[in-house]
Amino acid sequence: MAAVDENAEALGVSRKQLMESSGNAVAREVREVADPGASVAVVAGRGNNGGDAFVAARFLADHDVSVHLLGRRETITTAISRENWGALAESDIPAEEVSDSRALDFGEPDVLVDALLGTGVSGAPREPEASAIDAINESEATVVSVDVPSGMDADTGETPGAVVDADRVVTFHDAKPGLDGETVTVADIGIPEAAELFVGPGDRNVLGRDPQAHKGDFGKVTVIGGGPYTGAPALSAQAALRAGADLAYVACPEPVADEVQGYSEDLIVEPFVGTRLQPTHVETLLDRASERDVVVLGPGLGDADDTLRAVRQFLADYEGRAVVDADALQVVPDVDTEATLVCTPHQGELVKMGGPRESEWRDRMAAVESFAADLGHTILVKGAYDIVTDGEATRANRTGNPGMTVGGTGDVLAGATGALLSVTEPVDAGALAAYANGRAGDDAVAENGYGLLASDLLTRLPHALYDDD
Ligand SMILES: NC(=O)C1=CN([C@@H]2O[C@H](COP(=O)(O)OP(=O)(O)OC[C@H]3O[C@@H](n4cnc5c(N)ncnc54)[C@H](O)[C@@H]3O)[C@@H](O)[C@H]2O)[C@@H](O)CC1
Ligand SMILES: [K+]
Repeated sequence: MAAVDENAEALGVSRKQLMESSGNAVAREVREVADPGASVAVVAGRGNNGGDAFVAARFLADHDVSVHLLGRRETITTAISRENWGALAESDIPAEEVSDSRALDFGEPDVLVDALLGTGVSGAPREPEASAIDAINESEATVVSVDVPSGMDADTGETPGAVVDADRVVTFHDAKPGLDGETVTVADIGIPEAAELFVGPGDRNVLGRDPQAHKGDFGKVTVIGGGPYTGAPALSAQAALRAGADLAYVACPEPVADEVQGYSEDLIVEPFVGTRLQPTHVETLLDRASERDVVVLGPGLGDADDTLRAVRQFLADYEGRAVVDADALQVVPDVDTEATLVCTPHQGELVKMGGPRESEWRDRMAAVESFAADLGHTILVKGAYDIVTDGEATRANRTGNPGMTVGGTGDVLAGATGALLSVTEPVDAGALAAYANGRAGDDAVAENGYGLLASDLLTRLPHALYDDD
């Protein structure tokens, strides 16, 4: 929800607007259960759940409303909620701060609005909230809970401690689990569909960095590539580093090893004999891969018969995480593997894999989703709108521009996906890599115009993935 929220903000719908809509929805619900003039007591906590209720109070001028904040105004946790508390002070609505739940006296109202705890709760309610919940439950009033009955975990529906016994719940945007017996209203609060459908800056929240981290915690990525092409594996491995991986290795044929190393001293090159990947290399590569977090298989490998045979053997015995790109993709549909794969085809490669041809992007989303479900792997289809799906969760990405049709941008994407796959789940890795790759391309074009090189994306990846703006 926090990610969707941030994406909405980036699309021009601010957090404050969402709170206004939420509060308005709560007020509408109260008007349904209580006629004008009825008494309404709002019991609010210090988070945004309480903030929603401060807004609701402003929309209930026809009712006899009082607001009871459990805590002092200085302890309200968010700026927006504090501003809405401030707005109450400018109205003639009686609003009191109560630090001790024993001092909480809301009388015998017709309606109680429960806004103590929402999706921000963790664990069983502590004091003074727990006693306040008991007090609400002892009241004869009709209880309207904001978002979830206070004390209920919004993700699981579990109630590890005291929980409000609600008559009605006004929940926002999406239904929540664990609600039955109450009358539930799912209120549309104006979050644009695009905030959920398209990858946005909020999705980056899964990429935390622990200050205590050690070298290697953010991924060791091996790119198996090169042969006919040398730039591709070097771009992928450098992209893995720029996307946050700690170590990037390139396993490539001996004759191209110097060239690959020549692109960057940051890469650890592990050559194998011969001019291209062959079945005899597979055992050693599997050994090394078992010490790494993710393998990126494909960039620059070519499609010689014995190379594709080697790819097939590798995947059949590999049990870790891998990004499969370029010529290696055609092997995936007929290989039986325990590995967790993120496949990164463009439209033509997808068709070669037996995937759908739909051209309209929404139709393609649905078709690729069911293809991924059949395949049993995550797919990231590159295009004007990238589609990322594991057969259940499906996202689209619309960063990027026509300048990115230049060679090598797919290698950068595969490497970035590899880095992110070592720290997040497959769909998130694909979605974020597509977003960052496209944004890096947009930044490059904004600075220099068209004529960008794939290598221009590399230094722009960190900003696209990790900067706040
Ligand atoms: N997109 C969104 O995320 C939206 C959220 N909205 C509202 O914002 C709410 C979430 O707000 P917040 O994240 O501020 O969180 P909450 O308002 O749910 O509660 C956070 C407060 O409770 C405290 N707390 C946490 N666990 C506790 C426990 N076990 N015992 C006692 N206190 C505890 C925290 O320290 C914090 O002060 C939602 O439920 C909803 O009502 C709405 O404004 C609409 C949009
Ligand atoms: K609540």
